[in-house]
Amino acid sequence: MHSKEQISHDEYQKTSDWLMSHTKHRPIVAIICGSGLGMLADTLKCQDSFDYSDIPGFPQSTVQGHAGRLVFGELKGKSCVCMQGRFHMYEGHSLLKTTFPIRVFKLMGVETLIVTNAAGSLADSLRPGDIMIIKDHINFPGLVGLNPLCGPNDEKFGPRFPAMSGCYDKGLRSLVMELAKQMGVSSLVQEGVYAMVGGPNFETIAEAKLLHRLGVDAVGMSTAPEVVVATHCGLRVFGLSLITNKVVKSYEDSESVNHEGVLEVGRLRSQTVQQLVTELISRMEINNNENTNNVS
Ligand SMILES: O=P(O)(O)O[C@H]1O[C@H](CO)[C@@H](O)[C@H]1O
Ligand SMILES: Nc1nc2[nH]cnc2c(=O)[nH]1
Repeated sequence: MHSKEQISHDEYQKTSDWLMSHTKHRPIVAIICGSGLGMLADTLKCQDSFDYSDIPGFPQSTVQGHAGRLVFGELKGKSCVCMQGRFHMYEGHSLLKTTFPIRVFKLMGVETLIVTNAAGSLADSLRPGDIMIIKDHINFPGLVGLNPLCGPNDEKFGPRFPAMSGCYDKGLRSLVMELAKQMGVSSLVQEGVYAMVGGPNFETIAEAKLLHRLGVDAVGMSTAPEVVVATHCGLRVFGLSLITNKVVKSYEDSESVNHEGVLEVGRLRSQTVQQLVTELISRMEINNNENTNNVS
């Protein structure tokens, strides 16, 4: 990212302070809903919700299937905040704006980030409707310098050169595998590698073949920048992709993907994704049960 844009620590703090003064909740878990997965917020009890347009400093959602609302609430005794709608680079947001909420969450006292997305599968073993636990990612925009951490480093958030080798928490990944077994849905769930591409167009066949050869299991247009920023500031991360379509890899194949189809699979699998995320939040250990951030 070669833009001169910077967001000061104060700006993140102002948004965090505004939110903390408008809700009684003190979230320790943040959830980002992928395309068509906005219903993840429905399970939160005692909700306080805010349209992004009312939150100082927040960008706006422009994509169908991303409502643009921040919902606070309780889930299984844990205080959570849920983004019903994320920001994508292809919408024209800078990567700093795309990832703005993550640092706000950190300042609010969040410890764990759960990212979800809709993705196309490259792996033959992943069918539409399957759930892929993200074990690692390839951040294609990041590899060529489109990285939200480019620019001056704010040491208050994290180091100049953060490690990314363990960015998807191993303990949470095994916990969700175990939960999937207990829920009787383990045939739908497997681990894999997610790749972020810039979008907004879906892949050409040559691009799909390339991604497949590189070992990518599922591809989408989000998530990696959020995870990079979350890892930089010390959040624990769990990620899952709902496989909404197969990426066409053959010139003989006449199928093609569209966003409505992506949203439809989200609706069909919403309950299973919701149950897995609810159980994960219920069962995950947390470091600091007492989020004592003061209301300012
Ligand atoms: O990654 P999420 O936001 O779930 O959305 C995915 O679905 C959209 C394409 O249908 C793209 O935005 C892609 O990234
Ligand atoms: N790039 C990309 N993003 C997606 N999001 C949902 N499906 C897809 C896909 O096939 N490709």
